[in-house]
Amino acid sequence: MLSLGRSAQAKMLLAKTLRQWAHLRYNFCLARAARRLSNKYSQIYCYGPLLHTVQMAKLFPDSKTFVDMKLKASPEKTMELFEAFMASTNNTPTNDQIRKFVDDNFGAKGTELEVWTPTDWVEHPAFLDLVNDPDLKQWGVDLNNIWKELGRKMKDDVHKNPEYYSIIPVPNPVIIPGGRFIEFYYWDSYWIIRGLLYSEMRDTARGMIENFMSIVQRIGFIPNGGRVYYWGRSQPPLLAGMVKSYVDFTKDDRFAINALDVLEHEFEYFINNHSVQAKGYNLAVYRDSSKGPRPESYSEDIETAATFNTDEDKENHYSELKSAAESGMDFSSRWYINEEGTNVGNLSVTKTRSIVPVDLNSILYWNAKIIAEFHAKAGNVDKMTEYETKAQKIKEAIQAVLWNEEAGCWLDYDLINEKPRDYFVTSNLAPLWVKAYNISDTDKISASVLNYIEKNKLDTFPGGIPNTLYQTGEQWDFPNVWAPLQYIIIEGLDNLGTPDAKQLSKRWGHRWVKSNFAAYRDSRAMFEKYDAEKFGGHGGGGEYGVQKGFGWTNGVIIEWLAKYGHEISLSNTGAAGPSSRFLSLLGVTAVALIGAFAGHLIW
Ligand SMILES: OC[C@H]1O[C@H](O[C@H]2O[C@H](CO)[C@@H](O)[C@H](O)[C@H]2O)[C@H](O)[C@@H](O)[C@@H]1O
Repeated sequence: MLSLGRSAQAKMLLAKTLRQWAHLRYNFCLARAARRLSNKYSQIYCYGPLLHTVQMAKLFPDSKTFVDMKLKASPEKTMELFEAFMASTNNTPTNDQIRKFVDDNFGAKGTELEVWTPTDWVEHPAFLDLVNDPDLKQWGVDLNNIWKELGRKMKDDVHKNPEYYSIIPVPNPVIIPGGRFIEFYYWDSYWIIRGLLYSEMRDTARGMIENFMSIVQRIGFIPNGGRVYYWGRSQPPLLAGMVKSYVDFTKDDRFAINALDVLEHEFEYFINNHSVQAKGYNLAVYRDSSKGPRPESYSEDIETAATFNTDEDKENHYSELKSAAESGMDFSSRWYINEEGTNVGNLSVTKTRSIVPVDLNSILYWNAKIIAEFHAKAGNVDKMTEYETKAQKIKEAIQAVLWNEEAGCWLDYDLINEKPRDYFVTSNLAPLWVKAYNISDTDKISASVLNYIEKNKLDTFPGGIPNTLYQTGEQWDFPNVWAPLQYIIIEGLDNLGTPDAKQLSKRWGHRWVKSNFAAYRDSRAMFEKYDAEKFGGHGGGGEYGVQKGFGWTNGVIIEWLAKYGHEISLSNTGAAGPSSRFLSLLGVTAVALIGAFAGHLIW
């Protein structure tokens, strides 16, 4: 190690003191901001009699509509008017009276945002030159154009009168997922930001990251999405991954170093608020910290809670549902634990808080690694070592608790029955993506994981890898396929680096691009989720209809057009044929090919 001169040491000490002081100041401001946030808006948009009365009247086909509407008067005045309204109707207003109350006191939803054409949008980003097939190239042009449809900017009034809106004010414009999701979402933004970077829209990408950093500074953590009613839950913590993506693209090390306080704060927030003990190791679970049903799906939650008799049991059920929403996989048999300790059942056996998830712990490992890497860039050797140590501890816990030798893969862990959950879910492969395993075990892990894939027949689905193999009607179950999880698995296999894993990764990557293209060619739309059983088919199920737009889907495709565009041809089947390992599945593949022909394309 280099020996430092006195002035360098003094500089480092000063930098450290400034960082510690900034941390203290943060904590103070954050607590104040969080208190303000929960007091001011909560009685209208988060819980309480007004929310209950309006949402239980089911005035709108989508429960999210009401909580996205603007107030016409201040929250205090609105509450006064509501109390007078309830008194005048003997506390039993009819639906027509409630509708009138809403019409009189709330404006249309989504009026806080205006469509925004990103100022850094370019007509011909370089990734298009990497795409050979003319139809795929034109699709790339179309996708690049869609950024302009998904750009949103907050109107000035939001900054002047934030308490009139449920939107969380942020300084910079954003790219939204689309459809009913008219505000930013936390984990969606990771894939959106990567797509923007490939589209050369660095300012927009940086602006979105800075928004998230400002939210951590104001609220203490990043909520699920850009609305105050998401205040009790986050989503998979990918801010560090976003900053790393930006820095890898731009080589702007200063940006990485300046982000360190916020990244450390977010990491510590997750560790402090989500920790559990499993087999004597510290790991994290998804865990919401608010009371009551989800405001944006209020009557839905009240209905599924009807099977519980006590207020305490109902409250616990709401927490399990909101914790599932924090995972991003709302809802799924992944979170079911029934009396027998299996995943069979329905939403009422959702036990998210008692399941140690492979993905969250892998992402936290990655956060610690990224923070260590950025400290190394800053020359903060002690801090770098501190975060390397934290990362190693998480990795050891993942290996001890979540790796399952018999299954040959990582599995979520059931804290109630103290046993691994041997059910396929895409997130079981998340450690591959962030390399949360001992690199010296690569060959062994590769053989085990490829065997696990074969055992679960994951290569037999023409439309992509389903999120689970159990069909419940919930949107994060079979047969739905989601772009972010395809990305995690396919990039994970690529990272693993063995020839078989790389070959499968490429073939699945090509297939995803072609299947998304088939859906686009047939419907001119990009979807939130797709159908594993149908090449080019979109997904469904859950509590709302399939959405179009769609931020993370477009981000993944743009990145993979850049990655595979030189070698994918829509008229050529040979680009990434199956490995010998998968030839045993030839019979099933033949069925898939017939399906593909029916969809006019061969994957
Ligand atoms: O309103 C129902 C739920 O909607 C959101 O979840 C889904 O969309 C998000 C945006 O694309 C996505 O991040 C999430 O993974 C999807 O399941 C929302 O995030 C949930 O909290 C909400 O209950």
